[in-house]
Amino acid sequence: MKHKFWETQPVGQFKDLGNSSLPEGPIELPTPLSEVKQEPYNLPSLYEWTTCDMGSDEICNEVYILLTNNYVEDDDNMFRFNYSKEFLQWALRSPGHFGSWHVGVRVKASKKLVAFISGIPVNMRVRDQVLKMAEINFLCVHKKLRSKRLAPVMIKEVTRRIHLENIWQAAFTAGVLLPTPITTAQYWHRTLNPKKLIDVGFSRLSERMTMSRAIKLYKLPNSTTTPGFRKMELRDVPAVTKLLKNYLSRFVVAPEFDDSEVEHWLLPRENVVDSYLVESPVTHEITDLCSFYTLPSSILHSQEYSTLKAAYSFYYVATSTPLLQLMNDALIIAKQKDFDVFNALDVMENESFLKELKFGQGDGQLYYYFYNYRLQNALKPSELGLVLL
Ligand SMILES: CCCCCCCCCCCCCC(=O)CSCCNC(=O)CCNC(=O)[C@H](O)C(C)(C)COP(=O)(O)OP(=O)(O)OC[C@H]1O[C@@H](n2cnc3c(N)ncnc32)[C@H](O)[C@@H]1OP(=O)(O)O
Ligand SMILES: COc1cccc(CC(=N)NC(=O)c2cccnc2OC2CCNCC2)c1
Repeated sequence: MKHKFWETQPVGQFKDLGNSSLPEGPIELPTPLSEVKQEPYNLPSLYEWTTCDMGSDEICNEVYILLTNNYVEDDDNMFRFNYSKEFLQWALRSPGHFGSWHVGVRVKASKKLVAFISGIPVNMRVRDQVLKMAEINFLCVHKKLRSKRLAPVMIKEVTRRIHLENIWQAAFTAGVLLPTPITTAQYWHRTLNPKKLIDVGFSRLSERMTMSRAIKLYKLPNSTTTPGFRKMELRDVPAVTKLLKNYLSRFVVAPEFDDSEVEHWLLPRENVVDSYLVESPVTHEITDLCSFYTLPSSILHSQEYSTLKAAYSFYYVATSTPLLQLMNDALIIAKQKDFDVFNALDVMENESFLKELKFGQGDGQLYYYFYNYRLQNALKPSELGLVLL
C-alpha cells in the first residue's frame, strides 16, 4: 500500500479515479456525537497533547518558533516560510474559531513544543451546496521527529476535535501529491527587487539578461494608476462583502464570507494583509478590490540577507477596472512597501494577468484537497475561488 494512512481515510482514492458511479458529495456520513471518540488519540509515551491558546503571547511565540525552524521549505531547501506571530494570530483566530482546533504536542519532560496542526471553520460553497468545513493548516513536526508516523496521529486528533463540533468536511493544500487533489495549481512569481532575488538565488539571470536589463524589465511606476484606488477601511466592509460574495459565486468552489469574516480577512493589518479598493470618483460606489498577504521566508544560506519579503495574492474583484490594471496597481503598492517578490497561483482569474504582468512560472505545484467530500472530476484551477494562507 503506497499511502498507508491516506488509503484508510475518507478521501478520493487514486484507484477510484475515473469511476463515475461514485457520487459527488460526502464520502462518509456524520456519526452521532456520542459515538465520536471522546478521548485523545494515543501518542508515544514521551509526548503529550496540548491545546495552543494563540491568544497567549507566550504560546503563540512557541508556535512561531516551531514553524520558523521546522515549517515548509522550497524544493531546494534555500527558503523556509517565516509566518509572523501577528500573522498566525490573524490566521487562527478568525470569526467562529475553536481554540480546541489549535493542537500541539509537547515533550512531557521538557514541555518543549515539537508538533502542531490547526483548523479554522469556513462556510464553503461547492457548486450549489454550502457546507461547514474546517480549513487545515500549519501541520508541522519538528525536524528531529520526522518519519515516525506522527503526522497521521496529528491529523486524526484534529479530525476528532473537529468531529466533536459536528463538522465532517475539510479543505487543505499541500505541496506533496496525496490521494486525491481537487485541483493542481501552479505557482507564479513577479519579481519586484531583481538584484536581491538574484543575489539570494531565488531567480537566475538568463544568459541574455544582464542585471541592469533585469532592473529595467521589472521597473514599476512610483504611484498607482486607477482613479479612486485607495486602502480599504472599516466603513467599506458591507460593500466589499456584497462585491466579493457576488464575484466568488462564479467559481465552482469558493468560501462564503459574511461581514464579520470580510472584516477579519480583508481589513488591512500592517505586515499581515493589505487590501485596496476602487471607489468610483463620481458615484462613490465600490467597484473593485484587490488584496495580498505578507508571508516572509527565511533565507537559509546567505551571508548578505536573512529574509525574503514576499507578498501573496489573496482575494480580488474586478467589475469596472480591468483585472490587469487592478493587479498592476497591487504590484506598484507591493513595490512601494519594499516587497521583493509578489506570488500568485493560477487559481481564480489569475491566468488572465500572470504573463502580461511579467510573472514567471515557479517550479512547483500546490495541490488543493477536500477531506470527506468527493468531486467527480478534478477542477481546473480557474474554477477555484479559494486562496489558503
Ligand atoms: C473533518 C475534519 C478533517 C480534518 C483533517 C483533514 C486532513 C488534514 C491533512 C493535513 C493537511 C496539512 C496542510 C498544511 O498544513 C499545509 S502543507 C504543509 C505541511 N507541513 C510541512 O510541510 C512542514 C514541514 N514538514 C513537516 O513538518 C513534516 O514533514 C510533516 C508534518 C508534513 C509530515 O511528517 P513526517 O514526519 O514527514 O511524516 P510522518 O509523520 O512519518 O507521516 C507520513 C504520512 O504523512 C503524510 N503526509 C506528509 N506530508 C503531508 C501533508 N503536508 N499533508 C498531509 N499528509 C502528509 C504522508 O503522505 C504519510 O502518509 P501516507 O503513508 O498515507 O502517504
Ligand atoms: C520563497 O520561499 C518559499 C518557502 C517555502 C516554500 C516555497 C515554495 C512553495 N511551496 N510556495 C507555495 O506553496 C506558494 C506559491 C505561490 C502562492 N502560494 C503559495 O503557498 C501559499 C498557500 C499555501 N500555503 C503556503 C503559502 C517558497
